[in-house]
Formats: sequence, C-alpha cells, structure tokens
Amino acid sequence: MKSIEAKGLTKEFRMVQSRSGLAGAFRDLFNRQYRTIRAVDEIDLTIEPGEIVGYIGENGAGKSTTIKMLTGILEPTAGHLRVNGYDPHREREKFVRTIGVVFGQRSQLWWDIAVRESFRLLKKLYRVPDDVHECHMNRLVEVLDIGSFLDQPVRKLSLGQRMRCELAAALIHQPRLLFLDEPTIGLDVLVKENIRRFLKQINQEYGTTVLLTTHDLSDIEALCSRVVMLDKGRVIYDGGLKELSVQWGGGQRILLELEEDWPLLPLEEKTRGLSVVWTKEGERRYQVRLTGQESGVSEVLSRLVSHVTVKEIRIEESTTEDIVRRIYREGVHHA
Ligand SMILES: Nc1ncnc2c1ncn2[C@@H]1O[C@H](COP(=O)(O)OP(=O)(O)OP(=O)(O)O)[C@@H](O)[C@H]1O
Repeated sequence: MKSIEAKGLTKEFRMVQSRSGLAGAFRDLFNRQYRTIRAVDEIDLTIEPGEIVGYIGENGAGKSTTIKMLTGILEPTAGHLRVNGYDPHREREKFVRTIGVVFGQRSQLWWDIAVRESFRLLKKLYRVPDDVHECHMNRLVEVLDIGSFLDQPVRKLSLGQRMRCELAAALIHQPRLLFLDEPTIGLDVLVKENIRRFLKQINQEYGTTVLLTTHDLSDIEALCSRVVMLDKGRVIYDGGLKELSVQWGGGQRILLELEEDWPLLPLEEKTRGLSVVWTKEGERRYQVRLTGQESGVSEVLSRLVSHVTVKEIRIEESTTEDIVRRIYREGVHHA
C-alpha cells in the first residue's frame, strides 16, 4: 500500500469579490459576486512507505492547501486521494490514528499543563496500550532529550524545547506517516541538527514516511533524496535532489569584477557560442553562469581577457538554494 496516492487532486476556493466604493458595498449586499481560486491544480503524487519527501514552493504555491487535503482537514474539490489507504476527509476518525502532524507555527500541546500531562491526554485520545506507550515514550524522551522539562508547562519552554516536545507528541501513537510543516522555523543550528538527526533515525528505525514542507532548503538537503516542487498549484518538478542540480545548472558560476563598467551586450558577444548566461550584479560586477558541460571556466576567461581587464575572479558552485530560487523565478523549463 502506498503512503500517499493522489491523482488529479484539486482544490478550489470561492471568494467573495467586493466592489469598490459605498455604492459597490451596497450592491454587494444584494448581489454578491464570486471568483474562484484554484489553489491546487490536478496534482499527481505517489509516495512509497519509508520515503522522506520535500514539498517545496514559493509563498502561495499551494503547499498548505495540499497538506490540509492530505491530512483530512479540507475536502478536495476533485481528484482521487488515498493516504495510508484511507480517504482522509471521509474516514477521518480511523485515518488520523495513522498519521502524525507537526506544524511549526501551531502547537498541538496544551499550553498551561505540564508536557507530561499533554502526552498522557494524547495517549488516551489515540488509545495507545499502556505497555506499548511506556516503552515507546521512554525511547522518544531519550532520543529527543526532553526528560528534564517534562514537568513544566508548555508556555515556559523555549521554542527549541517545545518543538522537540511537538515531535514526541506527533509520534506517540507510532504513525506510519508524518507531516512536517516548517518544523525547524526559528530554531538555532544545533537544535535544527538534533531534529534532523532524530527524523532520520525514526525513518530508519520505524520506517516512518515523512512529507516535509519547508522554505529552509538546508532541511531538504539534509533529509530528502526526493523533492516535489509546486508552482501556482501545479507540480513543476518531482524527482531526485541531485538530478535537480545536474539538470538545472548545478554547474559553476564565475563572479567577475572588471576594471571598467561594460553593458552586457558586448560581453555576451565575446562569449557567443558558449553555454553561458550573463547577469549584471552591480557596477562593474557580473555573474557568468555555465549552463552546459561543454563550456569550461578557462574557455570563458580566455575569450574575455584579451578584451577586458579583470580585477577579481571568484568561481562558485551553484547551491540548491540558487537553483531553486532560479526555478521559482524562471520556471523549470527555462532554469
Ligand atoms: N481558505 C482559503 N480561502 C481562499 N483562498 C485561499 C484559502 N487558503 C489558501 N488560499 C489561496 O490559495 C493559494 C495557495 O495557498 P497556500 O496557503 O496553500 O500556499 P502555500 O504554498 O502554503 O504558501 P506559504 O508558503 O505562504 O504558506 C493562495 O493564493 C491562497 O491565497
């Protein structure tokens, strides 16, 4: 059984369109106009058990709306959806026992009671048998290192401490699938690393499937071998993280500072025939991105040095962040 199986998954929102001015507001009272927003547009997504998949996209791309459908909070407008074998919205009661959810911005713990009490309530809610709970909980407390503040109310915890407790809470019932939305937002580097290590561990030990939504691409690099990229509600890339870099210019870029300020056109002329993309970064400063295997740094430089005086050269590899930013900007077909 697949962890997630979505075909043509679509969500539309109908919004009231307000007319301007007092007269418009008056007309709105009697004759409302609506417009439809297609937040998720016929997505196909299959995730196998045990995978850790990054779900990324710009603000407003449709990530949260997808997650809300996958977790049963929202009902899809159209499409076929099975998560852990269930229809998340229609079979919600049975379904929620098979998933865990951590939303970085929201808490599932009770603010004023001790963490330990929150865990106890969740255990009851999920009807976890005592013996299983004891052993599993001890393991979570140990690996997440949360033993020293179990008796404190959640409101007194630091963000890093709270996030570790949120993870424990999401895993109390040993779900097969874990949804994480910005799980490391606002956390310092050390806590981030601990959380990533923990996630890898539960993935390996329990075979937990993880769908991770984040704007922090270092989370994706650390955890995911596969990434699904969304743009305006549609999947624009679904594949390996490595392939993304190879296919869309994981190559090098040359950062140049020239003695004089040149317009781009004559510089592009000098490197005509080579697979490079020029960008002006500021006064006398340029970036030359090598987009094909056939054009080497030395060839680009040898074409230039006989015509322009180069003050400084730096050669860099594109990071995943660069690549993804460019794809957001230019679209996957042009990047
Ligand atoms: N309840 C709603 N009613 C109307 N429109 C909505 C609703 N929820 C989301 N949208 C719209 O759907 C689109 C996708 O929003 P969504 O929150 O899924 O994006 P996102 O990728 O999660 O963005 P972010 O990274 O900012 O959280 C946006 O245009 C948003 O305005």
